[in-house]
Amino acid sequence: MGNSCSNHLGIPPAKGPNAVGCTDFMMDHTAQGSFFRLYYPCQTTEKAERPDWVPCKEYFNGLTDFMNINRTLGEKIFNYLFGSFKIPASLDAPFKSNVKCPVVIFSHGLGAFRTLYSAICAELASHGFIVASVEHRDQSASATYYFREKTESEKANKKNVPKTPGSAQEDNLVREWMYYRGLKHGEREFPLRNQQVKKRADECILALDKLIEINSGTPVQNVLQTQFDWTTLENSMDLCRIAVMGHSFGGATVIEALCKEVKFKCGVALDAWMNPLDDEIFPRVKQPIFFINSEKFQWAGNISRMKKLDSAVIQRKMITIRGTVHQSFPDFTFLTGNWIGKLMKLKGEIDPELALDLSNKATLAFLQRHLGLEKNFNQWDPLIDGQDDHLIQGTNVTFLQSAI
Ligand SMILES: CCN(CC)CCN(C[C@]12C[C@](c3ccc(C(F)(F)F)cc3)(C1)C2)C(=O)Cn1c(SCc2ccc(F)cc2)nc(=O)c2c1C=CC2
Repeated sequence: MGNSCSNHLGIPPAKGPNAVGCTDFMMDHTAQGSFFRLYYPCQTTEKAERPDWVPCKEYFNGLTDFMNINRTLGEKIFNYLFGSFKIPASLDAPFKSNVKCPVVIFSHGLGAFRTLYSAICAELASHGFIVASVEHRDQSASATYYFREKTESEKANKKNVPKTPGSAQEDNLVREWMYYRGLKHGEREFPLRNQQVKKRADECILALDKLIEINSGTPVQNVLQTQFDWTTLENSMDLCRIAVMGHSFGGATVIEALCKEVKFKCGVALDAWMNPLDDEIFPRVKQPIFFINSEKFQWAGNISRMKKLDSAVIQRKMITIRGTVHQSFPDFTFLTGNWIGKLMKLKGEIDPELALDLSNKATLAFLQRHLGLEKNFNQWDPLIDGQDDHLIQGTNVTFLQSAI
């Protein structure tokens, strides 16, 4: 019997009618520029390769730092456990849609980075969305990179090794890595996280502005050498149908981004972590919000912050998926066997694919309702109100009378 446990693991393929393409975009060499992974409906091409789930080892280094585990040990474990996984999408496949696509900007959680939510982003793309999964440079990502010019000595001591194809533009550039910044000893959390959530929202807005520019047909620079033809995205996006979505810290980023940018017509916050937000912005958010929570992560203080966004006139919905944990939303939940996954809190009691399927369908129904899509996602409307055996309407968190 072959090593069966290794081949059933992997990020589940998207379920929608479109094949999914995936490519990377970095607007300029600086840490202030926009950096995101794009998922989009593509032409079916069997020859296309699948992108690596974790693009380079520095991301695993960052993850070990974030998890406070020894780097050499951690890097080996992560490489061994997760080094070979591919994303269920075709790298740089030609864009294909004969209709304008609605747009979603996705914001990752603390210690994550742009590639770790591919099951969610690819699923949306398979249903006709263009999804930009932002990589934040606020030092909340486990790792991210940008570029700097080579110094004279670096240029000099570079033996004239043959150039690798397509790296021409990066030739006199060196990757500069930015790793996760933990709290310093005695540092108060709120000021840092509040500053970060504001930068994260600005990065979501900048990513949207770049997509709008690309959609207009203006030639846009991509400093990454990819085989994707960005001009094919001219006039591909429905700029009246734009949403913002995110997990945990990325859920807080959803609220901040909605407050700052009215182009975002609604938001979907997956297991939002509300700490980084100023309460005073809540009355200023005017768009519909959908809170999709795990059963284990939430607590009274966090839920009561979400409830401050309740409104009689703006649709605010909340559901909780039974048997889920915080990590039921990122891709890791699919990438280990059951007992390791439960041990490392990457899996809850519920089957991970069922959990994410419920989350994705409820998301699609909410997006159809508030972006005015003419699809059949309204078939999943009951999920928005928690009408399913595996869902709870609202929250499972109990409120002690005094805590209210
Ligand atoms: C001890 C470290 N300590 C750091 C402050 C707490 C670490 N932690 C719990 C973790 C992330 C965990 C994780 C990842 C990945 C494996 C792996 F083995 F599968 F790789 C295992 C175990 C470790 C579960 C969280 O921070 C939870 N969390 C997250 S987790 C987002 C994430 C991060 C890395 C990923 F690879 C995938 C997803 N995003 C947030 O926005 C917020 C929180 C908490 C509040 C706000």
